[in-house]
Amino acid sequence: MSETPPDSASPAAERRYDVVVIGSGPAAGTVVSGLKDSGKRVAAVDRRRFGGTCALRGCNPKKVLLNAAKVVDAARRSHGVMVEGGNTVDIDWPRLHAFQTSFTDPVPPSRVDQFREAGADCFAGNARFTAADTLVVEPWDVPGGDVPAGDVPGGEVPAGEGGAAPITLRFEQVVIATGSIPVPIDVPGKERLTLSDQFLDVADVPERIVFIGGGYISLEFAHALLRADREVTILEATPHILDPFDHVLADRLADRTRGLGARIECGVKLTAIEDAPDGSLIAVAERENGADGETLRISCDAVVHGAGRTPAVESLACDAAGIDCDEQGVTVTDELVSTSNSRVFAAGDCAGLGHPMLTPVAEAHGDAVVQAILTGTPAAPNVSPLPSAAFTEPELAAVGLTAKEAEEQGVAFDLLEADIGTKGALRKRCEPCAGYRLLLEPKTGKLLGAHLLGPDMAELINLFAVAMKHGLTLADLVAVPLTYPSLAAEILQDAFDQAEQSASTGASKAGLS
Ligand SMILES: Cc1cc2nc3c(=O)[nH]c(=O)nc-3n(C[C@H](O)[C@H](O)[C@H](O)COP(=O)(O)OP(=O)(O)OC[C@H]3O[C@@H](n4cnc5c(N)ncnc54)[C@H](O)[C@@H]3O)c2cc1C
Ligand SMILES: NC(=O)c1ccc[n+]([C@@H]2O[C@H](COP(=O)([O-])OP(=O)(O)OC[C@H]3O[C@@H](n4cnc5c(N)ncnc54)[C@H](O)[C@@H]3O)[C@@H](O)[C@H]2O)c1
Repeated sequence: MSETPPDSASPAAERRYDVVVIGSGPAAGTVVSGLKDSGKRVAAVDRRRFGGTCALRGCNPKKVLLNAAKVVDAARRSHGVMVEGGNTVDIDWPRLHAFQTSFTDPVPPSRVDQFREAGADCFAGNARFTAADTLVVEPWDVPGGDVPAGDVPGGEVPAGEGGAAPITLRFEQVVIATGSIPVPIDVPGKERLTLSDQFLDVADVPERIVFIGGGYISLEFAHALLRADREVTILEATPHILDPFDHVLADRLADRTRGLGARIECGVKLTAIEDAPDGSLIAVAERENGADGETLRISCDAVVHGAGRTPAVESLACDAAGIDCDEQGVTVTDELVSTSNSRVFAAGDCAGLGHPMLTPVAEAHGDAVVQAILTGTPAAPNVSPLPSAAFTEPELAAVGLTAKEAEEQGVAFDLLEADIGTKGALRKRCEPCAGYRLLLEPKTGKLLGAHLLGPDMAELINLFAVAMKHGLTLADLVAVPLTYPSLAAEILQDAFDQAEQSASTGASKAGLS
């Protein structure tokens, strides 16, 4: 319904819809596409260029940078072993940035087209609730906020469709799919922080970069920058980088990252960002619980935020619609319905279920909301098993329980693990940093968790996710004649041989830990 006339009984700038979707990222996109041909009058609102974080400021542009790192790393690793000149291969950042924008630039107009083809009206501006069934779309221009000033009104949505003047939308149902924003870091000099959005936006990157946090964003960006020969420091508050992942493999990745030239400090917290006399910056951090509270002062050209994200609900004025929110996001039932306003759903990063903030989760939430709207019967989203990966080079990938989680939950498991960097498939790639850790259910041999470190493991983990989904055992997997030589065949056969051997001898497994 792209041409919804204003309701004649309403003020001129008020429109009525069956469903208003706030956002245009993966969660919103799934909802809008899912409601195509439903006969519902649908509107979508975004305060930034249409497309959302994943396509414009997250997964996809970031992966272009990491693909360059992959190429450079393979060449450098192979230098003098398989090829000559591999050590001279380098990243040309401005060229890489131009390639990256060739993916992002087409997104906003194509997302608007896609929404309109699905029958949705598109509005540019910030959505703010004014009553239980009403919101106003207003220009969004917040200097110093998460959104660069001037991002909206945007060029893609024609004038009169929001952006220029406030417009009121009345709805039967609303889907809040507003994503997340960087968590505030409240230290002196915080205004000097560079956000990941801004970092992906610059045509060239400075020489010395400090990352706050040792999670996904910092490690992935660091792995691209290290292949561009930049000086990288990572300051992580907890004892391990990439804390939700298997700690043994994450620590190996930390060592490999240090081997590439990075300085990684764990157990330290940023306390200030200062100006240096020469115009550069100084990141100041305290070592927590350390020897008499050591202070680190690191000179750099940029301090990049990689300290986590928080649901983007502040500017919605949820109170006005009686929608409960807290630091987890919109308070919802397991079926994504607001606990305090039944015409409201939340989906994606802003839904307060404590699910990981990942694109496949946002899409699964979107699917569940579509089913609820179409059938009138809300159902929980399907987010398990949920594979995830840090797209570093080598990649760290996981699905299911870590050994630590299994121990905490009292789940019994057999652990199969190995360093595979010296074995066939990885040695052929000159990649010594590789390993796996598999958790199996005792007696049945079903997979409880899989943790992989090495090149292309973000692809391979999907095989383990499918196996977990269908309750397959290691024996089921090796019963398939897999391609050879391949990572999958080698890891599965290695693990199977270990399992057989320990079953026959009762011996403990040789491992990484
Ligand atoms: C640097 C980076 C890299 C990432 N890499 C990966 C990856 O490799 N794999 C992965 O699975 N996930 C990755 N993610 C996470 C992934 O991008 C998010 O989980 C996903 O985009 C969430 O989708 P969403 O639809 O919930 O929200 P978003 O994609 O964030 O979309 C929300 C939209 O709502 C809009 N909005 C917010 N408030 C309002 C308002 N009041 N009014 C109107 N509009 C509003 C925003 O402008 C935004 O466009 C990455 C994230 C970042 C930051
Ligand atoms: N490959 C992917 O799937 C991918 C990539 C990027 C982002 N993401 C998503 O985006 C989210 C945000 O990414 P992120 O890397 O910002 O967060 P993160 O949650 O992955 O990591 C944040 C880290 O910062 C640390 N930290 C917090 N405050 C700190 C401080 N003051 N000083 C030092 N360390 C501090 C935390 O201990 C944590 O380890 C991720 O949680 C993930 O959901 C996913």
